[in-house]
Amino acid sequence: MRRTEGTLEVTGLTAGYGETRIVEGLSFAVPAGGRMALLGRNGMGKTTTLATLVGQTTRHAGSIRLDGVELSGLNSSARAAAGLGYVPQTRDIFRSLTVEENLVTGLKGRPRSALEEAYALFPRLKERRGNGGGALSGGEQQMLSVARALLGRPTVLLLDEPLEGLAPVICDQLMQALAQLTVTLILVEQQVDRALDFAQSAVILERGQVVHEGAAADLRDDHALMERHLGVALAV
Ligand SMILES: Nc1ncnc2c1ncn2[C@@H]1O[C@H](COP(=O)(O)OP(=O)(O)OP(=O)(O)O)[C@@H](O)[C@H]1O
Repeated sequence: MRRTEGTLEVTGLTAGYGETRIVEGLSFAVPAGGRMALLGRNGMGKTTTLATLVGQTTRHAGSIRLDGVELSGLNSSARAAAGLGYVPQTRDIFRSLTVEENLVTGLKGRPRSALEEAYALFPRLKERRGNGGGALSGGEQQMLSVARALLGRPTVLLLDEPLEGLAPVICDQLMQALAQLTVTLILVEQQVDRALDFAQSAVILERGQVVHEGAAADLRDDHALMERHLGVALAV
């Protein structure tokens, strides 16, 4: 079924930390239910871009529209209520709470029965429901962080390097679960091959500016472009 919610349009976005501008004039769009890979070498502004979308940086200019609604004047919680979900690089979980207690904090007023959605997506979390967040493996923490964000029923989910530090087999499991989702997704990822296999479109940032936007498959085939902006060339 084609989704009708979750169209994100970013235009001329300039933001940073206080007076320091890190991203400059960013423009890109993701259709409802689409998946975009946001790529770039270290320090190019990917995390800052996601943090700006959710209202955690200083915005100097530009517009962020979700289904035609302007978000840039709203605070972070209002943006979350409008449909933006965020899984930061730090994995946003409470280490002293159990898995289930962590999930409950993501319910945002929904009935407890909604927890079954999280357990259906990640059966491993059901097995570990009584364990403390701090006792989980890196992969389980990432699953918990994603599941908690999804319980808020976002229409757009922003994921910052979800595969970082995870074993290849766990990366496979996580990507398979993410591929089942119908929400709009923006994926920041250093594993360029996995990101381009997963996404339909790709944006490359260099020093806080968009230097390439196009179909993920086209970028995958353009070895010179990949080499120039990402320093990698993927196997054919
Ligand atoms: N809180 C902050 N205050 C000031 N500058 C910051 C802050 N966070 C990041 N920066 C700077 O912003 C620039 C972009 O960083 P950012 O984390 O957005 O890049 P990135 O592309 O996500 O990199 P990485 O792949 O290493 O996570 C860097 O020069 C960084 O030092």
